[in-house]
Amino acid sequence: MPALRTTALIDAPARTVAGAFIELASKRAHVVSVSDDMIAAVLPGRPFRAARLTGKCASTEAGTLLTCELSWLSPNAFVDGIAVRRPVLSLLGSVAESTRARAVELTGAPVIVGTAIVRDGRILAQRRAFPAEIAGMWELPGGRVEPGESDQDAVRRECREELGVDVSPGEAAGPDVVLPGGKLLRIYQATTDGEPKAVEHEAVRWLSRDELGDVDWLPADRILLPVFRALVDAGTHEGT
Ligand SMILES: Nc1nc2c([nH]c(=O)n2[C@H]2C[C@H](O)[C@@H](COP(=O)(O)OP(=O)(O)OP(=O)(O)O)O2)c(=O)[nH]1
Repeated sequence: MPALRTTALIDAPARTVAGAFIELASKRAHVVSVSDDMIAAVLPGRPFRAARLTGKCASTEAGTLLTCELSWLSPNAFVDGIAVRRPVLSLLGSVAESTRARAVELTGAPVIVGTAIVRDGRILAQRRAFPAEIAGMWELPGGRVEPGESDQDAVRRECREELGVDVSPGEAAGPDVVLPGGKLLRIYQATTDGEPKAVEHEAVRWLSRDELGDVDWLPADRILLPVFRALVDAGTHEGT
């Protein structure tokens, strides 16, 4: 499978660069279809099937190193790799530049914290009671970081308000997910000795790895399901 990649150094945290890339790759699907057109224009009549666009982020002292890769299926990898090199690299350059601009724009955007509490191989989710548009859908406990408050303080406050328990926040997990309106959903791991209850929500539920797909998650949380799965797996292994 031929693949071409490009890199860019971006002055924004890796989790925000990852969030900007996910937004670009999912909402602006034309980025990938432009590459279809480009490849088709260069290779008329070839039965190629494009295209997989992936992005990887690594934190370095100089900033976040973003690697964008486009791979596609081709009957003649070597010839196609040469023929489409220029248009594909130009496409990847524009993806990297759009990601950079969006990540810089999003740095410092208001943050909604979500709290991943994992216990005995299960993650705690809650069902929203309001507003009407999203009532009945599932999310992680959390809410808006208030001015002057740290993300961790917001995790402690929201969990006390929503679940009636004290939690100890840990590391952030996964990418920032861009919410409609440009706020960022950022997940933190946390532990608690208390028994969480639904104070402001309709219900709380501990979901095992296999049950993660059973509930109607908010769209942003759906993007994060692989992260929730990894956290449940890590929690399961810790406890064994
Ligand atoms: N808490 C939380 N909010 C989420 C998640 N996923 C997601 O899209 N959201 C959205 C839903 C809401 O539009 C927004 C958070 O609103 P909220 O009502 O919980 O926040 P809040 O407690 O600070 O309330 P408010 O005073 O700002 O209305 O983020 C999630 O996993 N947890």
